[in-house]
Amino acid sequence: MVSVAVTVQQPARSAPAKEVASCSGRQTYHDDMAKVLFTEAAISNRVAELGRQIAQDYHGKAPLVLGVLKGSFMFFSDLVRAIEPCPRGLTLDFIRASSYGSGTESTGEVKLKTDLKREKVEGRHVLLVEDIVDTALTITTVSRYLLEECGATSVATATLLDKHERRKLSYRPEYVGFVCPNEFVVGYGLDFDEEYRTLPYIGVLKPECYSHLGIEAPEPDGSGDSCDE
Ligand SMILES: O=P(O)(O)OC[C@H]1O[C@H](OP(=O)(O)OP(=O)(O)O)[C@H](O)[C@@H]1O
Ligand code: HPA
Repeated sequence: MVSVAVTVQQPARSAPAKEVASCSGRQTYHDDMAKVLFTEAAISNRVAELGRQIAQDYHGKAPLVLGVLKGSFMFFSDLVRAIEPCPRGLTLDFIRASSYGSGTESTGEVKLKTDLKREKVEGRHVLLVEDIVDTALTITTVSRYLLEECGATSVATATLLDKHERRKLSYRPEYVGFVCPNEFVVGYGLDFDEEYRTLPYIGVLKPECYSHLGIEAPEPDGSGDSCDE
């Protein structure tokens, strides 16, 4: 019998309890939706198509499929099962990248956390899996890291959503589920202040759902910074 002792370090002072049901009167995440942009069925069909295409393109290439956490977790798990027939030598790993904090605009600083060793990446064809490419700061940072620091042979990206109107850097993902309108979206892995990730569809929040953080609802269309493309 092996016994394992786990010590959980408590914070010195307990954090204030998070307000529950921040949009008054609404009890579930579904109630906070102003509209659904991409339904569960539409996502499922599109993921199946992308999986088949990726299986063909990576046949014989033993790809490393790398999920960019946290937002990609749901798309990643559906997509890798849809890569059929699965190329031999395909392996999986993850990298953590964050830049949005609790807001709806990128801070401009992409923080990477990874325990990926160079020897796992060197000489490999890497397929990055993202939930969304928006300004493209995140995907550009991760791609450069893999090519320049880890010696990947190639890096391509499969993203469920491409919000190309908001680009700050020029970037064209190889595999795109849907073009996303210029609106802040949640669900299917995507969050606002860590909430809504578990919704099985992609939607837009009611404006009042932003007020508890003291921020205004993001303006759709035309409000993004200009693009350097
Ligand atoms: O193209 P960009 O403007 O860089 O935005 C895209 C990135 O933003 C989100 O990550 P976030 O920083 O919110 O972290 P998360 O994945 O943990 O939600 C999303 O998952 C992408 O990684
Ligand atoms: O529209 C978005 N929603 C959630 N996270 C995001 N990260 C970039 N764009 C978005």
